[in-house]
Amino acid sequence: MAEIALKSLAHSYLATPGSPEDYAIREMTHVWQQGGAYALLGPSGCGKSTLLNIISGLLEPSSGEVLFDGQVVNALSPEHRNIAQVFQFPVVYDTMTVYDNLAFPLRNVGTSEDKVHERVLEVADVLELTPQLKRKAKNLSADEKQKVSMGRGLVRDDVSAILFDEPLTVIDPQLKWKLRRKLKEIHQRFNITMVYVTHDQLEASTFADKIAVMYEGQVVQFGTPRELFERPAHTFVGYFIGSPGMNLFDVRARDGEIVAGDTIIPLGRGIYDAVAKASSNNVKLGVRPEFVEVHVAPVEGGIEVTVDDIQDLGTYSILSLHLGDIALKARIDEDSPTPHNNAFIRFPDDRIGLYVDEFRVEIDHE
Ligand SMILES: Nc1ncnc2c1ncn2[C@@H]1O[C@H](COP(=O)(O)OP(=O)(O)OP(=O)(O)O)[C@@H](O)[C@H]1O
Repeated sequence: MAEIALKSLAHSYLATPGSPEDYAIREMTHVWQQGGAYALLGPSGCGKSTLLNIISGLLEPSSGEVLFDGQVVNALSPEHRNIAQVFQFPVVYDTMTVYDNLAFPLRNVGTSEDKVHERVLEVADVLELTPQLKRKAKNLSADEKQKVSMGRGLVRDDVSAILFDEPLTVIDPQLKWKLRRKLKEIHQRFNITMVYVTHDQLEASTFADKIAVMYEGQVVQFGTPRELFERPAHTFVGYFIGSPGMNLFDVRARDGEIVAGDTIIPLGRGIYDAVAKASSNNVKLGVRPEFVEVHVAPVEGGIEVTVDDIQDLGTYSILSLHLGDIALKARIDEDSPTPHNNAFIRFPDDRIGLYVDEFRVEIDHE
């Protein structure tokens, strides 16, 4: 088991990279602590698999260092890094039984048969594979094969870390939820550093204590699911986390007021000052649909908006609103009054995020 540190790491698949866009991993320094359950979350193409393959040693980074417990491992082969990796699609030996598939990684490192037996039974039990132990892997369903594949990753308790690359892609939705809980249980039981790659926020937050959100080859935020929701450090995190994502719109300071398009947004002095002194023209306010206050009648400080659509989702509704040219979403509980053609909204100061050049800027609320 190990702490995994990435020091000034960068990677480009091009021979002579020039601009930042040429890098699949832009220079980053990041630490995965020993024993943590982490997710690496981001959209397709943001660099998740590249990063995982650099950690496991399948790929050599263009620059920077990978350290396990403080030791540089760049020169070590994947076998010598002692990392278990579970891929998107099952990696099993079809002609072997499930038992022998699970035993393989242990026998490979010369584990005694007593210990092999004990671990295989333990892992089979957790993954509910005991009834299949004697079956040949080729006779299993896709779900079962992937469970065997995961079991092969979990069977050794002496690995530095286990890396999961979208391991539940081929798994039936019903079983997905159950397996995520299982993985969490296994993590708690064995205390192994686990990094779980996914593009699915639900998958990330049910598995991980802390999530690294990746965007264009960078980790733009590393935090708990709650931190990502309440204080997104980057507009991408605001947009990507939450359903629907955060409302983000351009604002500027004009004659002592904050304006969005031509509409004055009534907010506190602290936010105005921060907008007025922003070092760029790229200034956005961010507010989650959950925190938009919706009124059916005029209220002090309320901004009139048009209501385009109401999506009734049972215990809550999502409103699609228009403030001038700006499209917004708001979430209201089932027992709140539902507006019709128009509504009056307010943004609570303490729920507003200010983003300059896409990164969050702290506001001094007075
Ligand atoms: N072998 C390769 N050669 C050249 N470019 C590559 C190679 N592998 C990945 N890339 C590029 O590097 C970037 C990051 O890809 P990567 O596969 O790491 O992203 P990802 O977040 O894992 O995406 P996905 O979820 O689709 O696998 C992408 O622009 C991709 O096209």
